[in-house]
Amino acid sequence: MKTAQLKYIWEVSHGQRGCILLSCFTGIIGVAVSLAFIYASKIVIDIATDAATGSLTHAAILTIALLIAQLLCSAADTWLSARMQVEAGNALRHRLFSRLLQSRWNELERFHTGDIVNRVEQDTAAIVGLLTGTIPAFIVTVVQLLAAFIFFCLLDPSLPWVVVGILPIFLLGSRFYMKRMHRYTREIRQSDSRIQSVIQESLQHRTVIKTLEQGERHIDKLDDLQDALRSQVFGRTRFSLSARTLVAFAFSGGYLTAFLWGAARLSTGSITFGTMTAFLQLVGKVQRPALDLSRLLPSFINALTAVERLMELEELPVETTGESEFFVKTPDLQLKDITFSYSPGDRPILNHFSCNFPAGSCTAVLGETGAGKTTLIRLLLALTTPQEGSITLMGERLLVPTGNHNSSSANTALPELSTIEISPQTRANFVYVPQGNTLFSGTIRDNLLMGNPHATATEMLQSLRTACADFVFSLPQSIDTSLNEQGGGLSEGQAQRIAIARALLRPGHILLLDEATSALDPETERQLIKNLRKDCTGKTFIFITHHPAVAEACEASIRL
Ligand SMILES: Nc1ncnc2c1ncn2[C@@H]1O[C@H](COP(=O)(O)OP(=O)(O)OP(=O)(O)O)[C@@H](O)[C@H]1O
Repeated sequence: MKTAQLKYIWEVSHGQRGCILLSCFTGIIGVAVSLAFIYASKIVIDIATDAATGSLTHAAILTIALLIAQLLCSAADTWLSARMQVEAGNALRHRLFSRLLQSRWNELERFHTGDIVNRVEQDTAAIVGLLTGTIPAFIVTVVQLLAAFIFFCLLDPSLPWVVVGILPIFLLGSRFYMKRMHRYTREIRQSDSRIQSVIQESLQHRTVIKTLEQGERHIDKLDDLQDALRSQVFGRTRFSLSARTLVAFAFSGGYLTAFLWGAARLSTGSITFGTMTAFLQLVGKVQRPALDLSRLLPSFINALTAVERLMELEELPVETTGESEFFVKTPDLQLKDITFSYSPGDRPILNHFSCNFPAGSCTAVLGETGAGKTTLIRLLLALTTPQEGSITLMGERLLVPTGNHNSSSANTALPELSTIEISPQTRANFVYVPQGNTLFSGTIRDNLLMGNPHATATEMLQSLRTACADFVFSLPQSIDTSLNEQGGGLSEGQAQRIAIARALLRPGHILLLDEATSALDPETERQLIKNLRKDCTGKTFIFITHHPAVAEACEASIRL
């Protein structure tokens, strides 16, 4: 196992280490109690067979007390384990989810969302299982084995050395086993991710699949992937079962040897009947944990594979964080000599491109499809960075904490004249309406509040009016109407207008509208642009459009 993986496990165990220790502690107490139970039952038998003297009642009471203690330890362990599972799971998902949302926009594109969801769910569960189940169980089992071994030595010092003799063979075998199981597990987890990706993508695009009449093909695709998964799982199970059967066989042989050895010594009178019973119980105590260990190994390997997969996600570069750089008045926006391509060596989408968007201007960005209009917006929003050139904002700036641009905090900070480069911290200055349907499930109000969590009812009403989305008020539940995924329940044009209203609640002064009116009829589109110009005076508008009517409403245009 690599140090990085161990470090990761150590890191994610933060907050649970106390509980893990407590769980090990109750487990070890449980082992001690169970061994004491064996000893007490030996005394009971020895007294009953007159091999020893003493009170049979006292010995029996001690045995019952130890049995109750064993049950209490087991109950404590179950409670601790359930508590750790939910807490460790929540903490790990929180950590991953924040990391994913903070990662750079283009980095996450390398992964399919189905694969990401699969990792966040399944791999998290595997690591939680390691922390809350496998690690404590491993420690307790090892302690149990050691204790039973010492007890054995006390009863008869000759037999345990057989165990020491086979230990090197066992260690060598387990190394080979770990390597092979790790390969199997990684392949299985990849297949699992692929299956989730197909299901997720197919459900997301179910309308397309239906209309293209490709349902059967997608089901076949899933079946193929599932067949591959099945043969991988069968392969792993075959291998793991053979290894476990070998271990079980070795231990059954051990049990039989111990039994015959004990019987021989009992017949010569060198041990008592009580010692013989204790001896056999002890062999059972060694046999079970040894089999438990062989069962723990696959979950250990599963968790290690999960760690590798989650580390791949966590290693994604994150965006810079810091104080938000907010301009109180509309700033000038300037692009100077920008060259950008998505990957090094690819054809540049923008090549030595320069342009200005003065404060309060209204510009249409035109160009044939694939020309780079959306890319330009991504650069302005610092979702990606140009290889050459600079994008700057110039004007009166406020220094306020990230995400805190409501009017009260804006009033407390002092503005200063400055020119700054575009970065994730300058995003607060932009109001962006992306292409397509970008609504979330929830009510219309929930969607609007995403634009500004502090928006008042009047502000929401105003933004809906500006966006020509008054239709909301004629819905039976008005602004509290529930929407399905991606605004399901609304038409494309209605969803677009709510998305515009949501964006308008943002405090920024530069509006970026990426084909935001593409689904509207010409009359509504004209009215919406008119409203925007009237209600957002002094703001800068950048319309990305293929519609001549939008371009005509702008004072300037840029063709890419
Ligand atoms: N995430 C990406 N990774 C790699 N290349 C991309 C990515 N997004 C877009 N491209 C490429 O960049 C070019 C410009 O794409 P962009 O989306 O900016 O065009 P557009 O002008 O907005 O097109 P449209 O009018 O069709 O929306 C295209 O050739 C496209 O293949």
